[in-house]
Amino acid sequence: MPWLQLTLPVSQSEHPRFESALEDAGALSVTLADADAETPDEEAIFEPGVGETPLWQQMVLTALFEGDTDAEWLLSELNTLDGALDWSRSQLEIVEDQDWERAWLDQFQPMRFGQRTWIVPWNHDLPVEALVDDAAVVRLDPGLAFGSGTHPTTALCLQWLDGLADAGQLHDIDVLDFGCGSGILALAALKLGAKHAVGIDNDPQAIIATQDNAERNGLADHIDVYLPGDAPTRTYPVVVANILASALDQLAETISAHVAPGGVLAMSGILKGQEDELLIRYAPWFEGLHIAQQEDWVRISGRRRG
Ligand SMILES: C[S@@+](CC[C@H](N)C(=O)[O-])C[C@H]1O[C@@H](n2cnc3c(N)ncnc32)[C@H](O)[C@@H]1O
Repeated sequence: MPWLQLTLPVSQSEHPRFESALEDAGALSVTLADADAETPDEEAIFEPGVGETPLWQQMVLTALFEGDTDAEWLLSELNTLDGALDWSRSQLEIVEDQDWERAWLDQFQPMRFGQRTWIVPWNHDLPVEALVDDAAVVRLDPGLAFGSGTHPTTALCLQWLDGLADAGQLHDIDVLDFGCGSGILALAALKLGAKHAVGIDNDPQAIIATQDNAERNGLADHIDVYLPGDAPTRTYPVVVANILASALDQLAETISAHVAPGGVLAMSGILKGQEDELLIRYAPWFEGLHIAQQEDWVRISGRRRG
């Protein structure tokens, strides 16, 4: 079934009024995107907090209406509902129906990280190179959670895990994935030889996605997933935390307390320029802090003091 789609640039202060009028006019969905997505900054990334709406300074708003909605009628109705707003910048077009949440899956291709870690979409054939015995292959469907492997922060963490495995430091140990999203890092650690993984996330969609992906990979018995308040208080020899710099700052004591003495931690979700503050923040607990960068993103790793 086709839809009538309206797109329009809006500012942060105006957006609630536009959204309210569109909903009153019968919009079936209203979504927002950063108008300046080419410029990486912390606002332009990742997911909003649970229950929050992303509020960039300038946004592009997209509203979908039933396909038989008359475009002229709609504009007149919107002007009646809130005539003080400038509706003249609206672009209206008929778009064909598609599975909006799944459409991107077509673009999602198998990817290799480090020596032998592979992330392969669940609906994709294994590439020939991943058919070797020591390939660590995660079949993935991120669902509504973050973590497909396409983001540099995920890539940096996967490369780190792959390197740990190469150095024999993942074999038969327990791993914590703080901010597990789709479960991609925890599952990769298991495929690389870890014995057991714990995922923690404050988004219920991430808990579901991680459990689904664990099933998909035959690893459901090797992983436990918790909301933050429910997670066991214990330490791990390997901890990975790909969350925003601000959250890494706030959670420094909690995350550090989860790393066993002599254990290792990798953190990402850090934009270039944010690393110095975090290096200082984590220095009381960690030594040998090391930085790696991919595009505009940074990973910090280090060893917990004994
Ligand atoms: C950037 S995603 C990373 C997902 C996946 N680990 C990866 O590397 O692709 C960050 C995840 O951290 C979760 N998160 C953010 N703040 C958190 C917090 N304070 N406690 C637990 N999880 C949090 C988000 O819900 C999200 O799933």
